Amino acid sequence: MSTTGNGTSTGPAAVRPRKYLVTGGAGYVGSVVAAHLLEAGHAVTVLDDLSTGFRAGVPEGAEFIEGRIQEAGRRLDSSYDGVLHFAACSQVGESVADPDKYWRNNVGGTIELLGAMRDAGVRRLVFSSTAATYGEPVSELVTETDPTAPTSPYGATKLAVDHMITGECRAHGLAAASLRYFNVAGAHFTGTEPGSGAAYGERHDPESHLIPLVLQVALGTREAISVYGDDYPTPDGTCVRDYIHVADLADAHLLALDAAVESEHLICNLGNGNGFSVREVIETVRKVTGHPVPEITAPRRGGDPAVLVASADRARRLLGWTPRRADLAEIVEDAWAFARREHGAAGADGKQGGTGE
Ligand SMILES: NC(=O)c1ccc[n+]([C@@H]2O[C@H](COP(=O)([O-])OP(=O)(O)OC[C@H]3O[C@@H](n4cnc5c(N)ncnc54)[C@H](O)[C@@H]3O)[C@@H](O)[C@H]2O)c1
Ligand SMILES: O=c1ccn([C@@H]2O[C@H](COP(=O)(O)OP(=O)(O)O[C@H]3O[C@H](CO)[C@@H](O)[C@H](O)[C@H]3O)[C@@H](O)[C@H]2O)c(=O)[nH]1
Repeated sequence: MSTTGNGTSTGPAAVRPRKYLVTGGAGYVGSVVAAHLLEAGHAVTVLDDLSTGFRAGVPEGAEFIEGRIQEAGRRLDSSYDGVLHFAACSQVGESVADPDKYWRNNVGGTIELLGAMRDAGVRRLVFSSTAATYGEPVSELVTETDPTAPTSPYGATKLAVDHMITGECRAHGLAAASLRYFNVAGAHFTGTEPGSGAAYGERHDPESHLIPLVLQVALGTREAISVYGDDYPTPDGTCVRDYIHVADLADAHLLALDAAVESEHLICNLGNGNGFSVREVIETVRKVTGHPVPEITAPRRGGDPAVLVASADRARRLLGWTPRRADLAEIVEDAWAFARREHGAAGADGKQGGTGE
């Protein structure tokens, strides 16, 4: 909805339908953003090798190409208006054990993708960067000008790609935005009622993220949640993170596509600026699900900073972004609705997947 200077609404702004390539669009965040692009009237092609994604996660209405970003040269042509690049290996622990896999896929794959975009004359890019590029934070609220000192190969590969994109913008006029997500959670439903319509959410296998793991306890598929360390210098001793609803994240991607300017690389944090401890998250899951959720205190997990909370002032200012689902309970409610639908679907046909429609 656009608004005139005196605050009078002038109705929805006319949006020219565009055509986008979404790499990694069968995965969690990519599928939600692809669904938002389709809902906004754009044409979407998903390029995904299904290494961690699911065919059923690709939204209806999107063209699907099963393939690797390393072969993007065979897929891209000048009919595309831009690329949203989610495809990556993204497990911090795995990256420590197998860094080579991360450099090859995340950096090697993106070199090929950037070359393919240049050859095809596709000059607009939005890239999934991460809070992991910062490493141990030096500020209470992390800003984009803070030092970047990743503590894992995963974060290092994402930072390397950010640097590559900056070079591509300067040398070849690419218009690009890197969005540094903090902790993504929640799910997106296409229906008009809460939790209705097609559903796009998190189903990593194996799952490593806190909220879906706690929800597995509430579903009865996991006995207890391990709390990785309760001796951190935080109010309750457990790590504090900034949880952002995946649908708010998707809104920022659509805004970033429009905000990107030729030859410039915009880098923006995406978070709510509110920190919640691991124990606060577990307590919220108890309230939302009504399940007692037993917890076990476990040793610290290597590489976890005590506190990681975003300043997203830049995204608010430069993208005009306003998160609309900042309440942790609302984020957990949507993740819970998705988890129950997935669990029901898996129970019914014995396998995971599907949009749960
Ligand atoms: N989920 C989070 O909390 C989070 C936080 C910060 C950044 N990110 C970044 O956001 C992006 C999406 O994360 P996600 O949680 O949706 O992960 P995901 O694993 O669900 O999705 C990644 C997708 O990329 C595909 N893929 C991987 N390598 C590919 C290749 N070479 N060619 C084609 N497809 C390939 C996978 O099959 C998968 O569908 C990633 O780049 C990740 O690093 C995620
Ligand atoms: O079973 C579990 C799982 C997690 N945690 C803790 O919960 C917090 C959140 O962990 P997790 O959900 O795994 O997210 P992060 O490790 O914070 O990493 C996510 O958020 C980062 C940005 O903040 C991104 O860079 C990463 O890609 C993304 O995985 C951390 O303190 C973990 O130690 C537990 O205590 N028990």
